[in-house]
Amino acid sequence: MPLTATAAVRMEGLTRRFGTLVAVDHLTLSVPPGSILGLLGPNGAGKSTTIKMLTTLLPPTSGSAEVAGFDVTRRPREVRRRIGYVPQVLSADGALTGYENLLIFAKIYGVPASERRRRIEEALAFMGLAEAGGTLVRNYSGGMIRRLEIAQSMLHRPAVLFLDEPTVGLDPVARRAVWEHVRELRDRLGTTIVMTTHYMEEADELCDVVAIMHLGKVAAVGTPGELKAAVGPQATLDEVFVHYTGSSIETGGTFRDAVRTRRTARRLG
Ligand SMILES: Nc1ncnc2c1ncn2[C@@H]1O[C@H](COP(=O)(O)OP(=O)(O)OP(=O)(O)O)[C@@H](O)[C@H]1O
Repeated sequence: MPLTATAAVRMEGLTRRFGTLVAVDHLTLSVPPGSILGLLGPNGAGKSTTIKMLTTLLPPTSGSAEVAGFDVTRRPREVRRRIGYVPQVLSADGALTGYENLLIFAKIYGVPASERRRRIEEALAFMGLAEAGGTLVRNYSGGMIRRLEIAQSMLHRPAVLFLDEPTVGLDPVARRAVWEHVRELRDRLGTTIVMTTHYMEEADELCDVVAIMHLGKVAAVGTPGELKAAVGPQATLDEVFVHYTGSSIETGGTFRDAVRTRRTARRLG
């Protein structure tokens, strides 16, 4: 159910340590319902750790977070029931068709048997995969797999959807198709979306609000327009990033992308 009066996601001093490393350092952020928040930062900035805490996969060391109105530490089951999550590494089963992949998730999410076919067909159509439902996923492109996974994560109509680097390793055309479908999900169903990215263009084009993360902290937060205007009349989001963090986001990204893409290709055969 879409939330109206309250924030869909609220973080208050949210912190996670691994030994002496502070991976996420006192994050305080609030996401209005029906908006797309982008956590933007290079590898190691703390984006995935933040998502893991918000999706109840990892307990915070201190601070608190609420998702869809429930505290992630005290009411994790209530949170899980109301969220969808698409992890960074592609996880669809290449040996099954798109439809079969969705069927597994429909069962896991407890979609009633009488509704499964309709919900699955609707989700496939929503993500532009109506024609591909009967095809083995190992024959899908990377962009199609990503869209299938998003379809999978929305079968139970989550209030908040978490996407961890949704277009990593995709070519520009496939990336754009994912953006279009994510936007549609928000526009038509009112889903609140929290996503991580280290692509400037993605943050700029898709996100309503961008939080620039650097070494576990939020260095700046605002709409892409506000962030750019604060740095200079002609500033790009790249320049905004350098301005607030003192370094370029591109550093170190490319090799990791290649490894991830290759790992995915191997998994799907
Ligand atoms: N389970 C863990 N144990 C120890 N250190 C960890 C663990 N998970 C993450 N870290 C460290 O926490 C920091 C933040 O990692 P995180 O994965 O959240 O960054 P990120 O911004 O999502 O980058 P990436 O895109 O590489 O996932 C990194 O220094 C990482 O090495």
